[in-house]
Amino acid sequence: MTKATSVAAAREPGSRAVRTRGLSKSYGKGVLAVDGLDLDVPYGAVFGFLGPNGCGKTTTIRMLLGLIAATDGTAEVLGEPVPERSAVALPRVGALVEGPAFHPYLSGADNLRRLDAVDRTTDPATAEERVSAALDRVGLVAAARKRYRQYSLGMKQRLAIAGALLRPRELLILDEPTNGLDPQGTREVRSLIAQLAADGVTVMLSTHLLSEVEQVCSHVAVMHKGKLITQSSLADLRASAVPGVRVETASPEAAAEVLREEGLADVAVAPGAATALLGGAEPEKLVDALVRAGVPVRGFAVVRPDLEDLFVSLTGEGFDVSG
Ligand SMILES: Nc1ncnc2c1ncn2[C@@H]1O[C@H](COP(=O)(O)OP(=O)(O)OP(=O)(O)O)[C@@H](O)[C@H]1O
Repeated sequence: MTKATSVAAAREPGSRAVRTRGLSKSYGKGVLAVDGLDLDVPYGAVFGFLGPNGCGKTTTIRMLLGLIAATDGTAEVLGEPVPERSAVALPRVGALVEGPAFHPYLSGADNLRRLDAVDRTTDPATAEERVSAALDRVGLVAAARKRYRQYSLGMKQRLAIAGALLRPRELLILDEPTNGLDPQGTREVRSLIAQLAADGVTVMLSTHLLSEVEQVCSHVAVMHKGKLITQSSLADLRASAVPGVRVETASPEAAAEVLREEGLADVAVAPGAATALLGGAEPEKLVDALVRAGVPVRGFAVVRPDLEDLFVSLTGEGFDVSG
């Protein structure tokens, strides 16, 4: 059992890796970047902190890491109030906010040695073990002696994560970890996140990409204009999606009329189709009613909204689903 999982087993049920209540930050007058945030990151989660650029994700992360002061509210990291007990909590947290400044002409291993040497709390005699373990963790052992400038974008980001893993960590906080990476680098970093989570590390990552949340996260919190719109496990969020029906027909008005008569809500007419929320209605009976009413049905489908539909309905805005 890894250190992280053995610690996890000893935790109180319901305790949180990150917990904030009413956390707020205003930058001078008028800019309320984070507005009354109640965030609950369960231990063991890969927690996607999702929202468009400028919604307050980085500001929140910076407050959790004690890099800036909150203007209101409280925050706990690994059960410790921050910033009051940051000195106890933060050594157990690996963070990637602004990537570390690596030296282009040094190898990956030498860059990590330099980074390790800056940490005065570690024993220099065991530096090599830490550097080797961190390189191993991110799959860069074979490239350890290669110069940093020869690394691909994905390797550079994995080295940055290795830098955050020079000590054993219970929580990793990653701000937009795949931003600016090519598809290969993005895959490398996402698969590394999945491996770290499998080892028992709680991961909180900010992203503006819905696809990233769908691919790597177990939980999601959606931010919009400084406010938390929703947070939940992805499974619960998907289960909460209300299915709809879509009738493809040359007579959408007539189909809509039947759907209304059958008691369906949110009936709408589109070119060549009528849609509605399914509610408790039985699809077989709806098809029967449509046929009996003489509606020429070309297609009939029960549609479960995907996450993008859900978030658009929550925020009233589209999400960047690329990547
Ligand atoms: N130092 C600062 N001074 C004034 N305003 C700031 C400062 N930092 C951030 N802001 C503002 O606060 C709001 C939230 O910014 P923040 O960087 O937290 O958002 P974000 O969701 O992380 O977006 P991004 O991914 O673009 O960084 C934005 O309106 C931003 O312009």
